[in-house]
Parts: sequence; C-alpha cells; structure tokens
Amino acid sequence: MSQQHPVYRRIVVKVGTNVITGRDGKLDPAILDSLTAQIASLMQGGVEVILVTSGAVGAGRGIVSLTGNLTPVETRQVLAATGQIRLINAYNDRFEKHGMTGAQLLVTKGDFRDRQHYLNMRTCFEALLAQKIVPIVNENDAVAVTELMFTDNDELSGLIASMLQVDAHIILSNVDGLFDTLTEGNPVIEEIDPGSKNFSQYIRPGKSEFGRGGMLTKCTIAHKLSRLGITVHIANGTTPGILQTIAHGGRTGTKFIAQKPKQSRKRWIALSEGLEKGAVIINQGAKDALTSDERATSLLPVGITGVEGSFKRGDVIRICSEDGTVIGYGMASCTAEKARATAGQKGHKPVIHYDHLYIVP
Ligand SMILES: Nc1ncnc2c1ncn2[C@@H]1O[C@H](COP(=O)(O)OP(=O)(O)O)[C@@H](O)[C@H]1O
Ligand SMILES: N[C@@H](CCC(=O)OP(=O)(O)O)C(=O)O
Repeated sequence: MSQQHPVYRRIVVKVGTNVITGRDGKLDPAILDSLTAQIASLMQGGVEVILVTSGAVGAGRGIVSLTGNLTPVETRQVLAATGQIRLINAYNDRFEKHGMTGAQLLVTKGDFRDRQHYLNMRTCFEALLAQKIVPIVNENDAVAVTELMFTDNDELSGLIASMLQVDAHIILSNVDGLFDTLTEGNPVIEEIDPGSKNFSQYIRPGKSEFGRGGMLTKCTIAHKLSRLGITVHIANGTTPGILQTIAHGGRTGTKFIAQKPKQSRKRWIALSEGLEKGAVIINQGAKDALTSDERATSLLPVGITGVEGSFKRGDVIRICSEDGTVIGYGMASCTAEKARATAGQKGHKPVIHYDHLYIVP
C-alpha cells in the first residue's frame, strides 16, 4: 500500500534509452511528458531528484544520416554530440512547462578519479539542488572513449547516487524488474537482500535493442549500492506513475534492500574499481587481519610484499593477495615510493588507514 508522504528525500532516477526511444529510434514524447511531470511533481513536493538519462546516441540516429566510412567510435561521437542537444531540449522544454529549470551535466569516468575533482562535482550538484534545479546528467560520449568510458549509464548513475548519498536509486528500463527466469511464468523478483549474491543466475545474456549494459550491470551496481546503504529499485519506466508509486512506498519492480549506510569516503572508495592508480600486494597474515570481522585494522607496511604503479597520497589503490585476487580498495596514506621503501618492515605508519579501506564482500 502506498503512503501519502514520500518515503525518500533524495533520489537518482536513471532512464534507459529504451524507455524514452520508440521503435523508430525517435524520442517518445508521451513518455517524456509523463516522466518530466512526475519528476516536477516530486520536486515540488520536496523530493530532490537527480535525473541521469541515456538516449543521446539514439536521438542522434533520428537527426543525422551518416555518410562516409566512420569508425564505431566516430559514429558514436557524432550521434551523441548531435543527439544530446535534442535530448536535453526535450527534457528542459518540458520541465519549463512545469515551472522548473533543468541543468545539463556531461561527465566522464575520469571526473570520479581524483578526490578533489570529485568533491568539486559534488559541490555543483548540491548547489543546483539547493536552487531546486533538476540536474540532468549523461555521459560525455563525444569525448569519453576507451578507458574513460563507463560500462553504461547504470554505472555512472550508481556513482552519482553514492556521491550524493541519495536515499534511493531508481533504474527505469523497458522491463518490469528482474525476472525470475528459473520459475515458470518468470515472475518479477520483488526483493533482493544485500547478503544475496545469486541474482546473476536469473540474467539472460544480451540487452534491449538500443541499450548498452544490460541487466547484469544493473544488478551488479544495485547490489553494490545496497551494501553501501542505498536502496535500489529496478522498474518499468513506461508504467504510468511509476516514480510516484516508488517514491510513496508502493510495491513495484525489484527492490534491492539497503544495509546500514557507509560513510562518504568509504562509498567513494568502494565504487572506485577501474579508477585505481596502483596496487599493493599483501601476504596471508595481512589478508587475514583485513578481512577479519573482529576488529578494524589498517594496512601496515609489514604485510605488504609488492607495490605496483605510481600513486601519491590520496589516490585510490587496489589491494591484492599474492595469487592476484582483489581483496579491496583503499586511499593511500603515502606515495608508491614510500610504500616500496617500507614494504615488509615493522614500525612504520599505515599505507592505508582503516577509515579509508573498503574490503570486497
Ligand atoms: N532476468 C532478467 N529480467 C529482466 N530483464 C532481463 C533479464 N535478463 C536479461 N534481461 C534483459 O535486460 C534488458 C534491460 O537492460 P538494458 O538493455 O541495458 O536496458 P536499458 O536500455 O533500460 O538500460 C531487458 O530488456 C531484458 O532483455
Ligand atoms: N550515454 C549514452 C547511453 C549509454 C547507456 O548506458 O545506455 P542505456 O543502457 O540505455 O542506459 C547515450 O546517451 O546514448
């Protein structure tokens, strides 16, 4: 049963390409009308909404007839750079009809790498929300190529959800949620516990016609966020009133139940996979100490057997066991040179302090 007041104070809404793009590849005006009306109404009711929307490449297809022999990367750049204008205008024109203002933020993975840059970005989002402006976010596809690329906007929106410590992350796709493909009739799985790891068994390979990541990325991000204290919903963006239903506590789609929230710096570190500047290899004793639930332990040089890469104090680094398994991530308290010089020795300060350490579950 839905409640009268919203159950969430701040949410990220991620809209997949297939939600807002029709069969002909064109933006669907009716769905855009519906989503913007819902977001405006939530914001006017006091809920802060950050909108992460895909669809630039799809919209570009409806504008440009490509000529010549472009590479796939060039094609994506041209379609995104042209389509993004149409996409942002489609949202902003509608928000304005509801008396709201939208702001465009185009980001790359590199923006989340450096802590100071990350904090600058957070300040910008906070300032927009304080002005009751709707941040409308997409990946900067025109410049984000190869290693600067997100897997998809599910990954990007997950980083934003964590950065802004939202109460809920709502992923809108063209399906009703995560289907239980092992049970006859494939019912939607209503709830997933943060302790459960076996959601991947339900996922069929592949993705919707114009989407990039697929259900596995959605569920992997959803599971990580729920362990960091953020509730995640995967639901159908074409269902009328879907955002209102979820924001008011109604049951629909798949809900990843949140654990106790982790502090801000730990959340940043936890979602830093792929952004590390280096790595430390640790011995079995250090691994046992870091993964023990009994007490909070910092990583000391005495347990380090190898240091890779070039990092400075404040950079995120990977922690691996001697067989190469990733044990966690942490923010370095010293440079790579200092870590190399003190590795294996007693009596030195931690290379990663406990407060800056995230152990992979
Ligand atoms: N168990 C499952 N439950 C629901 N959808 C699934 C499942 N396994 C695979 N999928 C596929 O995942 C797709 C959604 O992911 P994606 O194509 O990335 O969407 P979007 O463009 O909304 O981000 C669905 O259209 C569906 O084909
Ligand atoms: N940034 C791209 C979207 C990429 C993406 O993640 O798409 P989707 O899987 O539909 O969320 C675009 O605007 O076309």
